[in-house]
Amino acid sequence: MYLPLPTPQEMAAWDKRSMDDFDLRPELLMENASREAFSQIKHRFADLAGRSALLFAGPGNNGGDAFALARHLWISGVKVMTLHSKRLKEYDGASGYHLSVLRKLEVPYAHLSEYNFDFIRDVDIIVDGLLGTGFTGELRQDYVDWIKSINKMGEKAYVISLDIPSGIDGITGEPSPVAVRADDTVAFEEAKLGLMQPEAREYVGCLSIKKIGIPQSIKHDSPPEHYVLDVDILDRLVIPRRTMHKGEGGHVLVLGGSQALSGAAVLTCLGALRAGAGLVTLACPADLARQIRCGWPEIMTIPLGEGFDWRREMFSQLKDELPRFDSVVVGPGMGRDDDTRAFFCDYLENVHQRTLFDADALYFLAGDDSLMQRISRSSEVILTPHPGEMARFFHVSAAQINQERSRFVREFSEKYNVNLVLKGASTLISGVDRHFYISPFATSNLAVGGSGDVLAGIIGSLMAQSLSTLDAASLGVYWHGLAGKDLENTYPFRGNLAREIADILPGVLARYKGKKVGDRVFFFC
Ligand SMILES: NC(=O)C1=CN([C@@H]2O[C@H](COP(=O)(O)OP(=O)(O)OC[C@H]3O[C@@H](n4cnc5c(N)ncnc54)[C@H](O)[C@@H]3O)[C@@H](O)[C@H]2O)[C@@H](O)CC1
Ligand SMILES: [K+]
Repeated sequence: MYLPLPTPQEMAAWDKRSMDDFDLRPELLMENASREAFSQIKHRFADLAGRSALLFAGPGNNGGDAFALARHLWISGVKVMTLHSKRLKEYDGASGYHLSVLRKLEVPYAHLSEYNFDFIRDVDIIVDGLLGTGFTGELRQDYVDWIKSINKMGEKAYVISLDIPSGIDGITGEPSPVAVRADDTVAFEEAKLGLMQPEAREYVGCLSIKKIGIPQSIKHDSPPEHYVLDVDILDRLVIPRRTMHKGEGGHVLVLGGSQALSGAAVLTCLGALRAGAGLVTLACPADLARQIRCGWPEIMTIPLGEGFDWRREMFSQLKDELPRFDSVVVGPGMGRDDDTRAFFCDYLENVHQRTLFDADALYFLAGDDSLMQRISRSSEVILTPHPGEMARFFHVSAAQINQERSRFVREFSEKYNVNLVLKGASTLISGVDRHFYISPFATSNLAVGGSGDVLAGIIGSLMAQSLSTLDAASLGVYWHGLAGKDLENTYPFRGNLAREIADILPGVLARYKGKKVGDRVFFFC
């Protein structure tokens, strides 16, 4: 459901406890790590004998992983050259141990700073063991040069990064300032947080997570703060009983739409219907409701008052009806004028406990902290801002939000303690359980007007189907991401409509639910 995403510090603490409490020696963990990387290479190259490999070994344990891997490749008949970043006698501990075995085997090696890459003609395999989770700050210039050489040679060769592409920050995922562009990254024990950040995407290649023997109890006792959503989250949806009636599918109320933006509310309704809600009702100003009813027979409507505009008094028409709905989505395309705001304020006085706030509802909430106080600490409500909407809560720009997504989400959670979905590539969810969940999907096919409205409908639908709000958000974000990824196959240059995201949801679920992805986090590599 959720795979752990430790920070480098959390991972180092697990490593240390493995040693202190279980006497698991680093040499052994390093051996396991290198075997896993070796099996990934074997997976890529059917016949290794006679191939050539260039291994970059940095000064720490990541370099030690490369030394151990060099041995496995050498024994398999690969022509190996191991390049080390510091003097041989400076290697100690587990790295020193694996280096000493290499030297006894007489595997060729050279100091990186003395090696002339101009002599390299064709190399099949490049191993990036320069820097792992011990990397901090900005790269030293010599590392920048080595990484650039790897990337140049990598245009023709296969590049595998050990644990994390060198140069990627283990928390933010940013290159600092450059990073290795890998075809494969093998993360040891668990993927590190930085690997799942959008900034790291174009460097990581195909990510696999390989266990190296850290005892489960250690991870259980000191769980990380961040997790990535996994495909088995789809198992939260069970095959419906043949004899079910539509009421069991849940009834979603959508409050949204305005003359200029009626499509947003319709897309939310479609998202809710395609995600399996038994009934979806749209409540909006009467003339708008009439228009929508003509085009969309599946959407039930409650025409409020008259005309096209929201008015405060319309709420009295709705108030007594609220309990018959299983969830409410408020905001898509609603508009932002004072009358609409007044309606929204009245809604907040009587808020349905399972409410999703999106779009213009977020605009109102961000502009008035007293409104936020009314829903603060409500464990079943959820807010789904995109970076621009989130920015209004903090009086910063969307770009600033994107630079420090985790920090802003954490601050928001600490202040209001409600469930939150910060949309964008690698959408971030924070739950009232104080954990953070990252979507593994980043796809341009979701970057289309109306995509967020569909997501609001999906999550609202799942909330109406009795999932906890946090599960509804996690499953909804995953399902929506998967649909976007699937559309990438059909429309690699984009051009899909938001309604197509909604339309393919049931088919995507049928195709991917229960699918085995092994140790790969990203489905599509
Ligand atoms: N028990 C363990 O700790 C295990 C660790 N493993 C590997 O070890 C790695 C972590 O090992 P380490 O903690 O030794 O760290 P690293 O191997 O990432 O390297 C740390 C070294 O990099 C240098 N460095 C840091 N920032 C730099 C910068 N900006 N520019 C240039 N040099 C810089 C430091 O001076 C230090 O010498 C993991 O990523 C993983 O690959 C695996 O072998 C499995 C077991
Ligand atoms: K590395």
